[in-house]
Amino acid sequence: MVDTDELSHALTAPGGRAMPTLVARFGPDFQRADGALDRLRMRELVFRQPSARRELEAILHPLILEDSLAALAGAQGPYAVLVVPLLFESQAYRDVVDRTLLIDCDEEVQVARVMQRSGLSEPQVRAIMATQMPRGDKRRLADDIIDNSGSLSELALQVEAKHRYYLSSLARARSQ
Ligand SMILES: CC(C)(COP(=O)(O)OP(=O)(O)OC[C@H]1O[C@@H](n2cnc3c(N)ncnc32)[C@H](O)[C@@H]1O)[C@@H](O)C(=O)NCCC(=O)NCCS
Ligand SMILES: Nc1ncnc2c1ncn2[C@@H]1O[C@H](COP(=O)(O)OP(=O)(O)OP(=O)(O)O)[C@@H](O)[C@H]1O
Repeated sequence: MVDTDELSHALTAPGGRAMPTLVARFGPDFQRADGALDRLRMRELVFRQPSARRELEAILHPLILEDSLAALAGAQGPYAVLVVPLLFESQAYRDVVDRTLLIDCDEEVQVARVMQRSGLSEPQVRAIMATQMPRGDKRRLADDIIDNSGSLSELALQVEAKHRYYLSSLARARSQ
């Protein structure tokens, strides 16, 4: 399992590979005393100012892609899962993955969960979601969908079913 969000955090941690470029572009106020990115300050800037978001992405996304490819090259197991929050918005992963799986839920549930996780207000969460591809478009683009509107145990059942489906698809492809 390779999670691009984790890679993004590592790039912006103390001593992270993206920090010199981010400080050069956005200034030392965006770096905390320990050397990490000031995520709160950056979040407030980029979800208010689209040009700043695009500049942040232009610095981080190529590094995230590079680190993803390196991690995938070392991945073990019958198949690898690459977790990409902006998979459908970005063209970069098109040739990297064989199939796409959307973890989906209705927007009201999504807003409530993100508010609970982050402590952000509803308008803040909706402003972030407005920068992302609409749910219906992602549903159309995805090869597979897991419905995560229900409980965590309902989610686990669907994950197991998809895992079995991927394993049997791989076994079928190998025997042909
Ligand atoms: C702006 C940053 C510093 C805010 O960090 P913070 O820890 O406060 O929030 P977090 O990362 O949990 O994101 C908050 C919410 O915004 C969403 N989000 C994050 N980056 C983006 C983006 N570029 N476009 C749209 N939505 C985004 C996340 O899915 C999440 O729901 C951080 O999100 C970031 O570095 N973003 C740019 C890198 C990126 O594109 N990451 C997402 C894919 S790996
Ligand atoms: N089925 C569920 N029941 C209850 N809470 C859930 C369920 N699925 C996810 N959550 C919670 O919702 C929040 C968002 O989930 P998660 O961080 O996995 O989503 P994500 O798609 O990675 O979000 P983002 O792209 O915003 O980082 C987390 O706090 C998680 O614990």
